[in-house]
This record gives sequence, structure tokens and C-alpha cells, in this order.
Amino acid sequence: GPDKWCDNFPIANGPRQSPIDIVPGAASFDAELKPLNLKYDPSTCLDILNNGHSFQVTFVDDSDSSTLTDGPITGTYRLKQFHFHWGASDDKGSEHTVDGTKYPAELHLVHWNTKYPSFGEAASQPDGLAVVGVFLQIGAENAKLQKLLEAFDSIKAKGKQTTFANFDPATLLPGSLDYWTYLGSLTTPPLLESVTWIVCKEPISVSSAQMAKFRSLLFSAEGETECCMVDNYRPPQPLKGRPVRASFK
Ligand SMILES: CC[C@H](CNC(=O)c1ccc(S(N)(=O)=O)cc1)c1ccc2[nH]ccc2c1
Ligand SMILES: [Zn+2]
Repeated sequence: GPDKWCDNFPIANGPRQSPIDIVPGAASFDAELKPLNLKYDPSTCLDILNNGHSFQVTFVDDSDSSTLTDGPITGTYRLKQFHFHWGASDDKGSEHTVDGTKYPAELHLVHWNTKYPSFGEAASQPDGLAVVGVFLQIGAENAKLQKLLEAFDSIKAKGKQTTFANFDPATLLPGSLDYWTYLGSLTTPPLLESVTWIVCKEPISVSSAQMAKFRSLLFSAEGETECCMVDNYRPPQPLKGRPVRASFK
């Protein structure tokens, strides 16, 4: 787990690790931050996969069909995939926290800078990736999640993958795109310090029953002892003096 990652990935104790605890009172409003410009084309949706540490929906990224521009970044970043992190119970699960508050889950929309030739290349550059984080909070059932949940029976075990078409990730975004932003890293090994984090202030809803479906996925592969996929979040890491900016007052 996370406490052992520094053995194989010394960057785990690096200067710009993620996630962090976001302290709104300590974030500085930056009037120069632009609104996020997210343009997603549902036809670039490719498949849904259980990769053994989360489930992810992958997109065709050989053109600028699904992109992130503006916000805190310059240039064009392409959507590669989105995935979630969640807990074993509704009182934990998010990676970022807000004034120490944990949400039951967190969505990550992963984009890479098209100034580099590929995702893998971009992932090793300080300005290579931009991840938009969205908190999930327990409330009304979120109809936009249903299509994802319906695919879970086909990807229950690690390594399972199935086609998944015409899903619009924009339907998972909150009404307000106010955000906090800071320089950080991937939150799973290899923990590369290549991510501009963009964390939305407004959560989206998820019902307790829907969260239970997330927890029905398995870390284990078919034929292995079943191990429920839960608590796949890294706890907050030291800020080490990094500024956290807010796009809103
Ligand atoms: C460089 C790592 C990458 C696999 N990992 C990821 O893509 C990834 C993406 C986002 C996050 S999070 N939770 O911070 O949003 C964590 C991990 C990865 C690993 C090996 C590879 N070989 C070729 C391409 C390639 C990509
Ligand atoms: Zn993530």
C-alpha cells in the first residue's frame, strides 16, 4: 500500500506529491485563472476496464476531439481516460480532502499535453498532464453514473475489459466549474511529478446504493481469492510550500 511505495518509488517523498488536503482559507484567488474549457466528444469513448486498482474509461486520443484548454494551463491537453477512487464505507474514499473532509469518492479526468508526442512521453514531463478532480458526495442517485455501473458485471475482475461507446464525460461534471489548482503528481506508482491538478469545488451526487456497486468490483483476477476493490485512494501528502490557487472568490 501507499506506505511502502517509497521503497520502489523514492519520488513518493518528493517535493510535489499528490493528493493534498486543500485548505480553502489558505488558497489564493487568482484573477488571471481562466474558466475551464472542457470539450468532450462522446464518439471518442473506447472501452471500460478493471485495471486492478480502479476501473477506467479510455478514450481515443489520436486527435483533438476531447480536450481541456484554458483554466490554469496553456496549450491543448487531450482526454486519455477517467477513473475513480473510493472507500470501503461512505466516510472515506476521496484522495484530495477539503479542510480535512474526506468524500466517499473522487473522479479523475486525465489529460495529456499535446506538445508531447504521446501520453507516456507527457507523463514524464513537469507540464505533461492535467487531471480534473471531481468529488462525489452521498445524496440522490446520480443517473449519469448508471451507464458506468451497468458495465460493472462485465469488468468485475482485474484485467476484464469491455467495449463502452458514446459516453459523454461532461455529464459527470458539476454545475459550477470553480476550481482549486496546484502542481502535483500521479497518485499511484510511478507517482510521476507531471500533473497540474484542477480540483472542482462543487461535488456531484452519488447514492449509497451506487457506492455499494463500486465496492462490488474486485482487485483480484478471475480464479484468485476474491478481494473487493475498496480504499483505492492515497492519503494526502505534504504540501512542501506549494501555492494552491482558487479560480473563485
Ligand atoms: C506513467 C503512468 C501510466 C499509468 N498510470 C496512469 O496512467 C495514471 C493516470 C492518472 C493517475 S491519477 N490517480 O493521479 O489521476 C494515476 C496513474 C503509464 C505507465 C506505463 C506506461 N507505458 C506506456 C504508457 C504508460 C503509462
Ligand atoms: Zn486517480
